[in-house]
Amino acid sequence: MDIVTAQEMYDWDRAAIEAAGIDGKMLMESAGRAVANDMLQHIKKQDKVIILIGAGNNGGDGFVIARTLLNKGYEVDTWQVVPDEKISGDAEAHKKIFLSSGYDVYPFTTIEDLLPHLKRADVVIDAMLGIGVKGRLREPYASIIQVVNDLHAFRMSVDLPTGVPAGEGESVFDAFRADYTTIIAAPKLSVFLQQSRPFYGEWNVVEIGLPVPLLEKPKRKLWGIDDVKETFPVRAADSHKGSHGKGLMIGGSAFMPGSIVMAARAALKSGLGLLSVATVREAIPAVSSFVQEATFLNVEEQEGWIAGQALEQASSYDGVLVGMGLGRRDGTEVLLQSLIDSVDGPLIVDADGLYLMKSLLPSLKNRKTPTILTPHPGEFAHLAGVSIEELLKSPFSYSRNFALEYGVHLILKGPSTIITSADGEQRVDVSGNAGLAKGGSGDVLSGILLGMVLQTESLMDAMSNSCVIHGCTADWLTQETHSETDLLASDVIEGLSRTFRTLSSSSRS
Ligand SMILES: NC(=O)C1=CN([C@@H]2O[C@H](COP(=O)(O)OP(=O)(O)OC[C@H]3O[C@@H](n4cnc5c(N)ncnc54)[C@H](OP(=O)(O)O)[C@@H]3O)[C@@H](O)[C@H]2O)[C@@H](O)CC1
Ligand SMILES: Nc1ncnc2c1ncn2[C@@H]1O[C@H](COP(=O)(O)OP(=O)(O)O)[C@@H](O)[C@H]1O
Ligand SMILES: [K+]
Repeated sequence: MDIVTAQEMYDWDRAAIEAAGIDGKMLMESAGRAVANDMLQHIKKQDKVIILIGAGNNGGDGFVIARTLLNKGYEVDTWQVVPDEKISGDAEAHKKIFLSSGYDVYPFTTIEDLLPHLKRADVVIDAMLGIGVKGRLREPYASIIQVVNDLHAFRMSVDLPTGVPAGEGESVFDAFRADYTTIIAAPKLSVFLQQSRPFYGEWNVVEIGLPVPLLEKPKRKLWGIDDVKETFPVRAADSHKGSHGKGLMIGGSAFMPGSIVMAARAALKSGLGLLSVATVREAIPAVSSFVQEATFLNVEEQEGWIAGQALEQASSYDGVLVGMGLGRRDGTEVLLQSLIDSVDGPLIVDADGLYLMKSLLPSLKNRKTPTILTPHPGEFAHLAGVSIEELLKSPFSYSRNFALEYGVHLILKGPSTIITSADGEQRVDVSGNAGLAKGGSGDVLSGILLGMVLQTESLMDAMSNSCVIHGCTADWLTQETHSETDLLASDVIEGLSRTFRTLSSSSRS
């Protein structure tokens, strides 16, 4: 499913009207009806519904929604929160149809006048402003929102909660706090941003009859388990271990052997054919007792940490993952630089490897094979030289600019994980839950990633599938056997069995 900016949505609107000849009023009719039918799943026949109508086309949708609900026998009061002269174009046409159908509109006068009505409502539908909002809310929207957000009524928004910007970059705004939002045609960027996500509540996207072949596709989409099912590699019956990738993992230390254990087990559970683990001698017995299937390379150490010499053998593997438990000692950059220069398959850099990568970024531009960086926001802010707050305001832009500048593939992790390819294409994964907000989750993800990257033809599919497999496994576990409190990263590794069983039974053959 595509993810759009406000401008891209307006371009789609124009394609529908100008290129396909769909009348604007017709589009508004089908949008309003689709939204009303979707919202009905949350409205009971005996509910008292208030719908708030604003000045633009979002308000126009509101007139269609109100008429649809009233025609079906629901009890709906329709309040227009702006003066008549503000209602124009298609919205005005639908207001006329609404009135001519025998329904009434209440004019907003003061907040004191509206308040008693709001207090009696079971459901409040916000059709005030949508993608056309600019800057901080003016009156009367600001006061209405302040009052409505304190009510006990169930709050629903049309397309986006009034006041929430459709795009990135703004972190300070007042907005309608919806329990549920019915999104028109495609989710907007703000659905996935830390500052705006909570205002949407639960959400769903409805189709409104746009002319699909004429719509310019944005280079940005939502990726979910159904996409994974369609792109998951088939394990050929006549394959051998070499067909499924020969991977090397470098990390761990006397103090952090667990991180490499988790990454290694996750990679093997993800179908990797052969795995070698390079770590300090002291950690090998502990790690190997948990990972019997791997072979081991002993690397030079200094006081229990990987010392950082170049690792000649790295070039003989199909792909290399480095970083978990590596430590942040001066000198370890030498190891990273040697990997950048010599690994001729994909090089995945995670955790401490990312911290050390900062001074080496320019040399990534010379790599002939893919580099994949998997930072959480703290690590990415460090790499990009911005504050975490600034980064989280505009994570799509920062990711894209960084990926293009250094020619790297980027997985920016979080509740909405943004995956960006070196040519700027983006995918978003929203699977997973707060049970993953624990040390070790990232190690499991990077293990899955090494496994998938070495077995999947398309690197973008491998990256996005890994994130969804990781998140969906956590979701299934917390729905069926665990809680978000007790879920451990190692439980997620065990849970992969269930996920992969589902995927291999549905994969193409
Ligand atoms: N494919 C599509 O595109 C389709 C779109 N559709 C629907 O249309 C919606 C977009 O409609 P839209 O463009 O009319 O914008 P919308 O959000 O209703 O508001 C514009 C009004 O807001 C006002 N205003 C702005 N900022 C403000 C502020 N801070 N404080 C106060 N007022 C402020 C602004 O006033 P102005 O600044 O111009 O005086 C103007 O009057 C979209 O979300 C979807 O629901 C569907 O019907 C069909 C297909
Ligand atoms: N609240 C959350 N909802 C969904 N996924 C989450 C949440 N918190 C963390 N995750 C996921 O868990 C992983 C955490 O990675 P990271 O921060 O590197 O952890 P660590 O380094 O501690 O192992 C990422 O895949 C991230 O997307
Ligand atoms: K709205």
